[in-house]
Amino acid sequence: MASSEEDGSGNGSLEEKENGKKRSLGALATAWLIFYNIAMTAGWLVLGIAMARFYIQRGTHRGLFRSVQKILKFFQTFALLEVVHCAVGIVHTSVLVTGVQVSSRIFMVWFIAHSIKQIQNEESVILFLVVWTVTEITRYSFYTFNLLNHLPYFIKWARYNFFIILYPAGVVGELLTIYAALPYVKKTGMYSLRLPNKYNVSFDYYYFLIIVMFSYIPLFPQLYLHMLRQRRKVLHGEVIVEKDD
Ligand SMILES: CCCCCCCCCCCCC[C@@H](O)CC(=O)SCCNC(=O)CCNC(=O)[C@H](O)C(C)(C)COP(=O)(O)OP(=O)(O)OC[C@H]1O[C@@H](n2cnc3c(N)ncnc32)[C@H](O)[C@@H]1OP(=O)(O)O
Repeated sequence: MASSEEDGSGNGSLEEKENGKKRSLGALATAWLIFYNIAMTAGWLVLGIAMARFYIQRGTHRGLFRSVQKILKFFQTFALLEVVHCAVGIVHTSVLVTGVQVSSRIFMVWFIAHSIKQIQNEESVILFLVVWTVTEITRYSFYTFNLLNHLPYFIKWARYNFFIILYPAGVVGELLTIYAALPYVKKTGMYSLRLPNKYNVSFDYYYFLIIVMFSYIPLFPQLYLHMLRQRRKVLHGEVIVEKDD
């Protein structure tokens, strides 16, 4: 298989810098990241296969979330380590960008899909599940092959092109799911705190969800633009100076 180094797309001096960066990462950190990325690729692959098998055997998406939720919860929660990787500096990317991405996913898994059983069979849940799965198989295999210095060009291409469609599709799936959850949250008053209470504070999960939905408007474009910048850097060799967090 052609690697990025072999496909002629590389730039000599840039490549030397990249190799230097990998060397300076340290053997232990590199070994850990290889293990982590292989485990995550395998986890999302298992999830993808489980979803495909479920759909082929049952011919419906109803019950799919319930059947794959354990694998999803485990591997999506494990992704919290990505924020740790950035914070300790073994991965050169923004803690803020990674934090927003990971926390929004954790929120969708635990505080929406897990907590509100009535929405688990919504088509929008399947939409974001499929989109996340394709994204993560591509992304983690990209990191793994990259760390091993044998990156097939089609994986690099997929990593920096699929998101153009998948990111908005995932956002649509997530927003429609939160929207579907609103009536249940309003009816049950779940996770809400009404006055009077001994803490003398009130919290309304229903309005919190509406705020979360609106927060996609400023936050999502920043993640998307970040990925477009990464795309220009990696696929077209543009040198981009990013501001620190
Ligand atoms: C509490 C309530 C919270 C509510 C919040 C509401 C927020 C709402 C807005 C959020 C919307 C999110 C929607 C989203 O969930 C929808 C989807 O995800 S749909 C699926 C499509 N998504 C994607 O394609 C994006 C996937 N995500 C990412 O790519 C990353 O998470 C992101 C942080 C966005 C970008 O990644 P990164 O900055 O790391 O870019 P690169 O991949 O190019 O990597 C940069 C360098 O870091 C090295 N790296 C990164 N991770 C690793 C790793 N695990 N192992 C090894 N190396 C790693 C990478 O190699 C690069 O290094 P270098 O530049 O040196 O080559």
